[in-house]
Amino acid sequence: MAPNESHILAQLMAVIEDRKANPPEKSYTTKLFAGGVDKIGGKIMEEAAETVEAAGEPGEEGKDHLIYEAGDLIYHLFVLLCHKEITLPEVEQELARRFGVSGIDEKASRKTND
Ligand SMILES: N=c1c2ncn([C@@H]3O[C@H](COP(=O)(O)OP(=O)(O)OP(=O)(O)O)[C@@H](O)[C@H]3O)c2ncn1[C@@H]1O[C@H](COP(=O)(O)O)[C@@H](O)[C@H]1O
Repeated sequence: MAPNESHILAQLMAVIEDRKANPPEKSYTTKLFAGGVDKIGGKIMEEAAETVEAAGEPGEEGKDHLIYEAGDLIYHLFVLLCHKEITLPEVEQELARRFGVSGIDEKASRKTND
């Protein structure tokens, strides 16, 4: 199936879930699953550092590099979520719950409740 840019996150997660259910031998995702939280988490840390590093690079080239690294980071985060049997709708639900709530107000409410 051809990718649809407006649904690519859901399509990517569907491929990752399929790799987990039907693991092909020749698959990077399969290798990540086999390494568990240690392997996948290690890659997330690596890709997060590369993303932040790219954000410090100037110009169009820096922007392109940041987009590239963000793609790597999102892919590896999705593999970790799938490994822990968390679905994209569950994360979307959490984001929807927070939608419209200022992070500053949310932090202040946590301090009041302490
Ligand atoms: N979106 C991605 C994706 N983004 C990044 N990567 C891989 O993530 C790795 C990034 O890590 P590095 O840059 O450190 O490269 P590396 O040195 O090869 O990695 P390591 O061996 O050190 O783990 C590379 O191997 C990339 O190819 C991805 N691999 C797969 N996908 C998606 O997952 C689908 C299934 O992939 P397979 O499971 O491999 O068939 C693909 O069709 C894509 O849609």
